[in-house]
Amino acid sequence: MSGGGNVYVPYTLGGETVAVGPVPGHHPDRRRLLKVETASPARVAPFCPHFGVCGGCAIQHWDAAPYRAWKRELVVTTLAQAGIDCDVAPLVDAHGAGRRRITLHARMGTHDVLKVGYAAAGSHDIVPIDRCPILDPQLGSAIEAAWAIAEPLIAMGKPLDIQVTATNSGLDVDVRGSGPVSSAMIALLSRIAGQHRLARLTRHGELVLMQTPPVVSMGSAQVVLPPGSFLQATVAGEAALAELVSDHCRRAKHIADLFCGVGPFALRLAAKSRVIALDSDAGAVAALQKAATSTSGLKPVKAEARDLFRRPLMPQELRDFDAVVFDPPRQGAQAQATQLAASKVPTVVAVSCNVTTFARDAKILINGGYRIEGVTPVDQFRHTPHVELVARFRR
Ligand SMILES: C[S@@+](CC[C@H](N)C(=O)[O-])C[C@H]1O[C@@H](n2cnc3c(N)ncnc32)[C@H](O)[C@@H]1O
Repeated sequence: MSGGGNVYVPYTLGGETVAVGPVPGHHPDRRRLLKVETASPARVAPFCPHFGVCGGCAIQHWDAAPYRAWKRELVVTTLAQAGIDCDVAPLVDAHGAGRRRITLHARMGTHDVLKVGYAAAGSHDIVPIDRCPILDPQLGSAIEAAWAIAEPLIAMGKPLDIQVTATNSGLDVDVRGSGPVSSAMIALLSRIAGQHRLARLTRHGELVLMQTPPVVSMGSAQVVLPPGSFLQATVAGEAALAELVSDHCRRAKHIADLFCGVGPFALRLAAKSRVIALDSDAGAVAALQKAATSTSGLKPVKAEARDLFRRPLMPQELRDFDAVVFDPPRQGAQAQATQLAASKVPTVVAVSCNVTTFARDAKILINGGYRIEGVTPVDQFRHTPHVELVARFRR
């Protein structure tokens, strides 16, 4: 760059010599790759024909070993910058069979040509998708089903988001964005759902057709998914996070699972311990409670809706627990960490999908007298910079 300074160029690797061009409409420090003049020995051929155009994957051009080392280092560096001194375990690969949930976007393109796919890299354009090699094979027919659903609905003139989840009983599809539709349209969507053998089709969470309840297994329990509630991205990711959580809580008899979602931790922890599970998503906690109640052999589970940003569990409410697990959304759990820091809970287990907010919340716990006993990074979003982690704190 003339005048010196850094420029940021996606799809390049350390040590490469590349030709770059400007990115229209972006700051001059953003450049796009035109040509790799001298490739890194760690460069590999991407396996997806949409790579580089589709915004879904940022990294398919890097050998597995340096990619894994870099991903673990993201955690090490962020914690060190926050002044947190702790062991970071090797990265756990949790891609497994691939992603079990996708959200495809449908838009009418120029000349009234329907596009169904992912957002393009660095823009709001849609890259039409006919395949996605990072998906769990159980999502195999998801893209075809999304195109079939978008075809009639796009005539309503609104962009659509089509979320498809692979469940034990088939595909669960929730469509958002079409606005009110006629009963003839509902009948047509029901026919499409039947033809594509969907377990369930909903619009904004409202039922269009259910052929069989969409069920996922969590420990020995079977959870009927509420439309749109959170679910870990891969089966292997959920299993890896839950195994670490269970291991960290193995001596606890009474556990609070905060930001519990539909219960991947609570329903496994309940094999040995009494569990209170809290989340702001009322549909998720109802599904968790129902799954717990209809599973034999579990210790008592009590699931309730509660906004933990506004009403975190207070130190006197935390008194009864031997362990507290918290797994907040990306913004972290500052209010809850502050109350935990003032509590006497002996074991706190943090699960996080954002190292920066985790570091902030971890500092609150450490300043409140907890020791951090190690962090395990978990990679369920392979081909992206996203990384999850599980950490244990003791006092
Ligand atoms: C990263 S997910 C984790 C869910 C669950 N532990 C799992 O592994 O599937 C974060 C959860 O936080 C919940 N959540 C978001 N904001 C919240 C709030 N203010 N209070 C309580 N729960 C909240 C979401 O509904 C979601 O279930």
